[in-house]
Order: sequence, then structure tokens, then C-alpha cells
Amino acid sequence: MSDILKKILDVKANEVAAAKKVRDLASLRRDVENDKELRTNLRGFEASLRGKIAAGQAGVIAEVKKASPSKGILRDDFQPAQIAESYAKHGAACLSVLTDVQFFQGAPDYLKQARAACDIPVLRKDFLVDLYQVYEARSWGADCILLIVAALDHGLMAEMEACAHALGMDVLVEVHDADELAAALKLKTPLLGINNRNLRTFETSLQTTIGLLPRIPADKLVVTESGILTPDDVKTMRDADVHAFLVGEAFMRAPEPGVELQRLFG
Ligand SMILES: O=P(O)(O)OC[C@@H](O)[C@@H](O)c1c[nH]c2ccccc12
Repeated sequence: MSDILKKILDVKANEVAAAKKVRDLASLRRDVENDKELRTNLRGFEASLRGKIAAGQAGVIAEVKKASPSKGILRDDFQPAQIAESYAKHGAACLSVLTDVQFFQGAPDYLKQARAACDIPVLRKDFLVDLYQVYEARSWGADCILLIVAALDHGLMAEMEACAHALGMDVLVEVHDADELAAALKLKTPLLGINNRNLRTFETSLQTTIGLLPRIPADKLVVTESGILTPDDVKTMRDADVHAFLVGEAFMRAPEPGVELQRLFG
């Protein structure tokens, strides 16, 4: 197995081991749980999505992403605070900020800068493989974490979800096929992301979302992720009753990301 996901997960395991040497889990956990600001300053991620959708709009999670392993650099003039402001001003429900350094050229600092520049909730977008990263996410200000079924043992995944919820964060669980979906449906979170991109091959098809819809109970909020590039793509999803979107590339390549958001979804 030499797929890219496997490579990323190896790096993540090393990163967590290194971070624990600087500050161990017990100490990080204590710091997060004893910080009044972190205990109270939470922006409801699910609530923000549901608010937009209840008003008849799309619930857009707008991504702050400098680069990706499949596409290279997406944006040269990369200023997370400015991008966040632009997204919020033009109607994004939430932000997603890449914190992975090695593969996506993201950073924890980008999450902090983006969140400080607006008042909408923020997802830590990364490959989480350890409880430690859940506490890290909150310590940086994240309102929601991503759990990728393909990256996680199912027992650990449930533990991470419980931890996130205990800290007041929401959880977006990500799947790509029917088996992963079955595992995701055992979690409590209503936020179900369907990644149209295969993380092992990077092939992208919007049919991934459409094909899985019949298997999803009505109380789940489906977020279609990746490969949404045109107003037509948005229409395809909304016609299929999918109203929440996670979009990066299309916005990152535009001169003003928020204006592009409005063009795609307005
Ligand atoms: O840039 P796009 O094709 O609009 O995709 C955004 C987002 O879905 C994608 O960045 C993503 C979805 N799941 C992930 C998991 C890890 C890293 C990145 C991702």
C-alpha cells in the first residue's frame, strides 16, 4: 500500500509523537480544560449551517487552503485573515482551515488568524489520528473537527468524537464509499461529509455524493465535499436535496474568494 493517504498518516503519527514530547497529552488536556476562554468561546458549526439552510440558502463551508498534493499551489497571495473576512462578508456559513503543514502548506496559525478575522465557526481541516489532535484543535480555537473514516480505527473514532463533543466542538465525519458510510452512521454526529475525491487516488466525481444519498437517514446533514467548481455543480446537488457544501479550490483560484462564493451560490 503506497497510496498517498497512507503516506500522510505515517507523517501524522510522527508529528503527534513529536508534539507529545514537547507537551504530553495530560498537560495539553489540562490546559484546554482549565482555560475559561476555550470552554466558553465556541461558535456553533452545525447551527450555522442549519441556519443558512433553513433560510433557503446553501450552507457553505469555505476552505482556506494554500495548496494540495494533487493540484500544487492554488493561491500565491495567501492571506488567511483577508480570505476569512471575504468569505464571511459574502455569506459563508463556516470556514475550513487546513492545518496540515507538509502536504497542504497549511498551519495552526492560519486557523487562529482566520478565526480572529471573522465571527463564523471554523473547522480544523487535517488528518486526525490521535486524541491529542482533538485537544490541539480546541487549543487553537477550532469549533469543529474532521474525522476521516478511512484514516481511523472505528473505536478510536468514537472516542475522538466523544472528546470533541465534551469540549463543545461539533464533528464532521467524512466518508467516500458505502462501507465507510456504515461506520460513520454509528457515530452520534449529524454532520456527514461525503468526499467526492478519493484520498488514495485523488480521482474526483460528484456521483460519489449522489450515489450514497439513498443510504443516508433523514436526520443527517449531508455535506458534499470537493470538486464543486461551477454553478451547475451546485444545482446538481441542490436538485438532489444536498444543501451543504465544502469548497476550496474554486474559491482559492479566484481574485476575491468571497466574490466567487457569491457567484457560485448566489
Ligand atoms: O478544493 P476542493 O476540491 O473544493 O475540496 C475542498 C475539500 O473538500 C478538500 O480540501 C478535502 C476534503 N476532505 C479532505 C481531507 C483532507 C484534506 C482535504 C480535504
